[in-house]
Amino acid sequence: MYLLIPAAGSGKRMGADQNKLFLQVRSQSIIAWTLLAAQAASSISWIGIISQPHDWEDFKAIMADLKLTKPIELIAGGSTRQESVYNGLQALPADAQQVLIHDGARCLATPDLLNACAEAIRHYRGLIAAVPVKDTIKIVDESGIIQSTPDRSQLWAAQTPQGFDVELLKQCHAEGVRQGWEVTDDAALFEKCGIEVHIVLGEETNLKITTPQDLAIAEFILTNR
Ligand SMILES: Nc1ccn([C@@H]2O[C@H](COP(=O)(O)OP(=O)(O)OP(=O)(O)O)[C@@H](O)[C@H]2O)c(=O)n1
Ligand SMILES: C[C@](O)(CO)[C@H](O)COP(=O)(O)O
Repeated sequence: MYLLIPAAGSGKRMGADQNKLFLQVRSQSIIAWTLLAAQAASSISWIGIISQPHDWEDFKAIMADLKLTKPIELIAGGSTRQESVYNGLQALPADAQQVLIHDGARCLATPDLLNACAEAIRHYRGLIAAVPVKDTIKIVDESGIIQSTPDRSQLWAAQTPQGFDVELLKQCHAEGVRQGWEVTDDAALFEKCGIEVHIVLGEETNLKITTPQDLAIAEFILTNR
């Protein structure tokens, strides 16, 4: 299975002065943890790291340090996650029929979850890892007044890995560019194009490292794993 890792963000919400994926959790960078999971997942045979060229020397140093044995390529990222994945899709080897996309910032996803998604995408055209929402969610207007309370039984929190038929995902991204759609994950492009996306049960611990608090939680999870 081909794996694309979007890793070209700037980490504004983390407030760091570098790509947050180079921040350390338990003596390894965030991206190192993500790459170790990809290395350990038996289904993954090729890895593309989508990243900003000014970060490439740092990525190469981390890759060398980890002694990864799988083929791995650096691909130039864009100014949004959506653009980065678009670039990643263009850089996939010509024989890639299916792809998993997994955020570099979701460094706690287990090899088992990557393998489960790789297996499931053999049966579907699109899927995402997701977990049922535990909180009661409110729809709130601009003045801070609650408008409604959606039925929680239908709410799932989207994670990555997300898996797709490559040709269909390329078409959905191209349609997104034509229509000017701005989305935060690839499943949303499938949804907008009217193509089914299935759920694979994700992992409660598969958080995205977004804010400094997430670093502390990740440290706790890895220490107790
Ligand atoms: N132009 C971008 C923006 C984001 N990403 C990647 O998409 C994943 C999820 O994005 P997010 O957590 O929002 O990362 P950042 O964009 O770095 O953070 P922020 O939104 O706080 O700036 C991350 O692995 C990030 O590196 C990317 O490849 N290209
Ligand atoms: C793709 C994603 O990880 C699914 O949860 C997420 O959408 C990434 O972007 P976000 O803007 O940080 O939600």
